[in-house]
Amino acid sequence: MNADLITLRRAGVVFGAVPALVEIDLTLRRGDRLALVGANGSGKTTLLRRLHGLIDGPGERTLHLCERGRPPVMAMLFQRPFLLHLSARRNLTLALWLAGVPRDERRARADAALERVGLQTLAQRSARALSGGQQQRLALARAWALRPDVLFLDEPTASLDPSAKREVETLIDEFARDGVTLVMSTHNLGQAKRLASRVVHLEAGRLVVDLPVDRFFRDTLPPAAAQFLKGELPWTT
Ligand SMILES: Nc1ncnc2c1ncn2[C@@H]1O[C@H](COP(=O)(O)OP(=O)(O)OP(=O)(O)O)[C@@H](O)[C@H]1O
Repeated sequence: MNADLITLRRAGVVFGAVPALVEIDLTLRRGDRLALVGANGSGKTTLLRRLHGLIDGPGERTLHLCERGRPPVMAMLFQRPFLLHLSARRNLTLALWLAGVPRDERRARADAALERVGLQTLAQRSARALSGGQQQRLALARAWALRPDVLFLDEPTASLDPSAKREVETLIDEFARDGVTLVMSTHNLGQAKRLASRVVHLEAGRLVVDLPVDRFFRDTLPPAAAQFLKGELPWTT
């Protein structure tokens, strides 16, 4: 099985006349826990979306085939989950229906996913009536139910209190241990340290650092990345 999942070659994104990503070369490999860091507007979300294929642009994006010649299954988690005014379980069965999962499997997969994130007792509760942390766990359950090879996370804990943040981080860590490849954007370098194996630093749409996590925090980085690290570190808990 190919260890590479997605490759970008000189990939960009342009909004109107404004380049948001410029000539990115990056290969996502199975088992990566890739954190995208950088200042506001540096292109983290845009890179997540370009890797996922939600937006296109100049350059190349290659999806490498997994076993039995299928492309990698991908799921995305946003900072604020988009949930419908339906029960928690129905939000999951609907996502599984959209993904083409046969009717007789949906209920069991939804319930297994709810249990996976500790929400089995709230299966009937309206998703919109759940707390922020529970909603994010439900969104994680929805992603997990799709059995993704790659999970994209866009600042997954940015709007959560510390205890909900810990719960969500624990689940993300467990998913990675189960074999899900992660790509997450984060402003929280502490989170990158806790969850990531590899860190990419973006600056004005360009990839300026791509290092294993221990080297990112140890090596001498290019000046802008070093400055970013210095500025962010007091706020990393
Ligand atoms: N839909 C859009 N239309 C126009 N410009 C956009 C759009 N989305 C992003 N941009 C611009 O692209 C650049 C990169 O934005 P992006 O959201 O990827 O940055 P980011 O690093 O994720 O920022 P933040 O940390 O604030 O979330 C910014 O200049 C932003 O204003």
